[in-house]
Amino acid sequence: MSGGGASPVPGTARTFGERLRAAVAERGPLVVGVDPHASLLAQWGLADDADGLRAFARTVLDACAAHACALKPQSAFFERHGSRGITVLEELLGAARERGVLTILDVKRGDIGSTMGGYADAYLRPGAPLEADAVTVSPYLGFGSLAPALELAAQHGKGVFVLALTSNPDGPEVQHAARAHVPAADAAPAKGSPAGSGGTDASSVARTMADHARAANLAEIAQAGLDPAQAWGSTGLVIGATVGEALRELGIVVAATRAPVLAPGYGAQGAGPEDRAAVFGAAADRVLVSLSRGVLSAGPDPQALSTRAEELAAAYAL
Ligand SMILES: O=c1ccn([C@@H]2O[C@H](COP(=O)(O)O)[C@@H](O)[C@H]2O)c(=O)[nH]1
Repeated sequence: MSGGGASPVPGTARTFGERLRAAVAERGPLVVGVDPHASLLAQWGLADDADGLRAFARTVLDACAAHACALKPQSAFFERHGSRGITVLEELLGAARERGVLTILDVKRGDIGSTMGGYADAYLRPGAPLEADAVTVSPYLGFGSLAPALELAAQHGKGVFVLALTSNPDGPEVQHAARAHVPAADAAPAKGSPAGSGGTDASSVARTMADHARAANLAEIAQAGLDPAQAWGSTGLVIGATVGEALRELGIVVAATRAPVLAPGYGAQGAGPEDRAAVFGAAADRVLVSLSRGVLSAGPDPQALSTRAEELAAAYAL
């Protein structure tokens, strides 16, 4: 399996980025979304309640763990069941952790820094009831507001995935918006501006997030003494596989960020295996292929679900 060079030894990597790189090298790029939609529970013959959630989550973990680098529970579908749903989410996160399966909790949190500290504590502190290996975060209050999450993640070998270019068609009205931008001295140049110019240029919100992720990852990689040509950072980006030419149009050089890319949009949202290289180019080896309904629609038979995950992992391998 192509992983962009020498792979870290599973179990010895310390940072989240390196733990994730090891998992991808071992089991491929598939991230299975645990999204217990009411319609899927019905399709699986399960009740739309906490017992139904529990059976659903356990079946997905058992059937898909061997074919996925991580599971991505979608918090919304657990939260809609209130405290009983959250209990099931806790159980799933704990069971995955016991089995050594990485979890990316898709909860898209973002708030002022002091409150962000609370969210970080809830999801990234070892021993927290909802401890995950990584969370999705929304930078709509500014990248700096995410600092408590990035700091706690760094302390404990956890990760964050920052929304940059989401897979939904409404995203561009915010994410493509231009802002006056003074690039960091080492940032990749915006499209049409000279490398290393360091001057003010127009940049999109999405590119600003990519620049921040790049700075965080290069600092982490240097501090950890990792090979900057191979290592993955722990500050990931969420970039939908449905974004078409947007990366090129916005001058976002994903390969330079060293960020793992959580890429939803495959399957039910229309993107396919061909979009891995077409959209992400030189960064395709760092793309995590996130599929929820595309996998889950094969259930509830565990063997059928496992086979679907295995087939998709093969179809999306580079
Ligand atoms: O830009 C984004 C960010 C997150 N998502 C989430 O991914 C899954 C997609 O589910 P599918 O069934 O594979 O379409 C879902 O949990 C979304 O909330 C996204 O789709 N796009």
